[in-house]
Amino acid sequence: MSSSGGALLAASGLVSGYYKIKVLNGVDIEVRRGELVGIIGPNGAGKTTTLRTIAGVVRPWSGSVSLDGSQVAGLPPYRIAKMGLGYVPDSRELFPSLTLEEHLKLAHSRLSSGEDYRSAVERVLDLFPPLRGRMSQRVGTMSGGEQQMVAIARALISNPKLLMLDEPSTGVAPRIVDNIYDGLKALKGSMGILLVEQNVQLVFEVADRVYLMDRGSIVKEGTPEELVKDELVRKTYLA
Ligand SMILES: Nc1ncnc2c1ncn2[C@@H]1O[C@H](COP(=O)(O)OP(=O)(O)OP(=O)(O)O)[C@@H](O)[C@H]1O
Repeated sequence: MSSSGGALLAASGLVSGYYKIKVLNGVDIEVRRGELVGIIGPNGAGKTTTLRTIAGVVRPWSGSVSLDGSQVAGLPPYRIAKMGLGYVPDSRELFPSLTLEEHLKLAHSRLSSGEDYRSAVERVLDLFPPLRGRMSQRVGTMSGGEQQMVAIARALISNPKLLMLDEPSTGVAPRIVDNIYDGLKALKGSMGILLVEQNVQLVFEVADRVYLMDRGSIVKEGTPEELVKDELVRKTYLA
């Protein structure tokens, strides 16, 4: 099912945590079609937990998550991925002994909704040129930045409606961070993107809208231009 005017992603009143410890205290997040939205906030604010809860890796205790008009809260991660969510977790979850090609083939065969494999591969390699010619390389022998590109390429091979990325610049050499962000800029507009990132400058450069999270809640929301002027954001991040 697809909704016409509504948001691509609408998470509302999300509460979740680990065991009995509550981490998210009712998080509301929206991503519109074609919009790139960032989430920033201090360590432990709940940014990763927010993405995990939307992806179904952490089960929501309450609240709702709508993806392209369908309720997905409470569904297992595989089902949510099938419905159009591409998720690149902070741990990347790659298989070191498998090649780039094997990663892409596996994800395409499980999740693709019909696009021919060869054209899907061309589409992702166009975004990340450094991966060209690396199809038969085992991913465990690649650098951290190349592995990050593989993780993103794998999430994109099924042409998701929404791409969620958790700190794609962490542990990545600056030159490769540029490659990754060039890829995201090229993708912008063609799908919804929800980006958690420690590097606030990077987020402000690329995002249409940014949420600031603290202690399990969204405490501010605005365009980068608005947030750059915000006293709290300036003090915390842009000093
Ligand atoms: N697997 C887990 N089991 C128990 N507690 C966890 C787990 N993962 C995270 N937490 C706790 O949940 C809280 C929020 O963590 P989360 O990783 O979502 O924050 P974050 O904003 O992404 O921070 P960071 O930037 O440090 O990754 C923290 O107090 C953390 O200790």
